[in-house]
Amino acid sequence: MPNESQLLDTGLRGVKIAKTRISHVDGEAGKLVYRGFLINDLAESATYEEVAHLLLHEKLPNSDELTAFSRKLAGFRAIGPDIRQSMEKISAQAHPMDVLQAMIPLLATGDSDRDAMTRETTLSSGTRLVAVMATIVAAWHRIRSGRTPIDPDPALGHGANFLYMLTGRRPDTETARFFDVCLVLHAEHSFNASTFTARQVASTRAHMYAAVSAAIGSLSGELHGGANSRVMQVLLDIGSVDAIEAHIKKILDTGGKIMGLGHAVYKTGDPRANVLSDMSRRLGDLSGNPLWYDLTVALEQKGRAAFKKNRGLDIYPNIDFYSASVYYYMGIPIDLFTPVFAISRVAGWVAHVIEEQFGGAGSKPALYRPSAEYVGEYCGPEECAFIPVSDRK
Ligand SMILES: CC(=O)SCCNC(=O)CCNC(=O)[C@H](O)C(C)(C)COP(=O)(O)OP(=O)(O)OC[C@H]1O[C@@H](n2cnc3c(N)ncnc32)[C@H](O)[C@@H]1OP(=O)(O)O
Ligand SMILES: O=C([O-])CC(=O)C(=O)O
Repeated sequence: MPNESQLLDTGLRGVKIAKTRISHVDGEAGKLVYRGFLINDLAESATYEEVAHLLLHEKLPNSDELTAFSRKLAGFRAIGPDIRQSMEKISAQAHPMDVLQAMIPLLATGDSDRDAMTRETTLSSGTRLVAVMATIVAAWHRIRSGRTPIDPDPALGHGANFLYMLTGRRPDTETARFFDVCLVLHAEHSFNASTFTARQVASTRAHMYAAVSAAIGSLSGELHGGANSRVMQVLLDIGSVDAIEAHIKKILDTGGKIMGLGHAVYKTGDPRANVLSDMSRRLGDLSGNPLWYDLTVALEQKGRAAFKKNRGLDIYPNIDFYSASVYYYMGIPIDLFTPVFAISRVAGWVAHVIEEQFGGAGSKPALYRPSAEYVGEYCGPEECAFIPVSDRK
């Protein structure tokens, strides 16, 4: 047990607070497994639906199970008029992460089982969220652009459906597969900040929707999922390789962060970044405009070299670094990059909420309640005397 004072200001790095059977991040080896399966194998061969089944149902599905699960997702995918009308009332300037987060409690009000809190009803609510969040993001983009939302196509898979509902065009097989691989890579990552948020909310025995909406808020920050859109903004601002050094110098001189580099756990590289780097190169070649890939590579090389010189530390690209140019090549609007992360990660959040509330990994569900060191004031050695407002100076 680490000494309490050693934990202060560590962001709980390296502190194990529960057992999990869902995934393992090996930061030294640069390895990630979802329920025992290597991420590289899943990215190579599995669909998002197979991975979501693996996370939620604890096994890769056989073909009958996959058909049944895909049908269930298709049944949950459409949004109702309540969600649509609510989004129509929101300012077009609203950030899509805020809109996505705001719609989750509305989904809760439409789920009469939300408070039943059995494993079965919790799993059902979670499956619904996995299915419908992509539709909300796509519909919001169309609504804010003054266009009509598009209903999901039951003949398309989860990733292809998102691209179709966003653009109105059914993606070609290669683009659909590229996007599906992105969803597979983002689906789960152990006790990252947003998943910890979801588990923390779930530990109070709040329902699935409360946990997932909190997790969306947590993912939005630029030190977590919000980094992907920041990386793209940096690439656009830089515009050419010549401008990179000045950009990095300015960040490091002012104590800022180079977006998309560094990781709380991976210390030798993030295996997901390698897959996305290859994808970005391929998409750059296919588009005939390799600029965004080339710029990202140059930003990586110069950022790592400058960090090593400044801090004497090695730093590597994380999942948000190359996903930026990948999504940009796919024509996804920049402020949808983090919502796209969320529509995948929801499978991991759901699996963790279920594990938190119903066990299965050998940890006893317990309310998360850490402590803080009080460094505030007293009035001298005693607590302050309460003075009514009318007498206060
Ligand atoms: C899906 C995801 O959430 S992946 C992460 C997405 N976030 C980003 O890309 C934002 C940029 N990166 C970062 O801010 C950090 O790398 C984090 C927050 C992800 C991890 O930070 P830490 O756990 O502190 O990493 P680590 O212990 O290796 O950091 C060592 C030092 O390098 C600094 N550092 C780490 N990454 C960066 C970076 N990209 N730019 C500048 N400084 C950095 C840390 O602040 C820390 O400084 P300190 O010793 O003065 O406190
Ligand atoms: O694990 C983390 O800290 C962040 C991360 O890479 C993820 O959530 O995918």
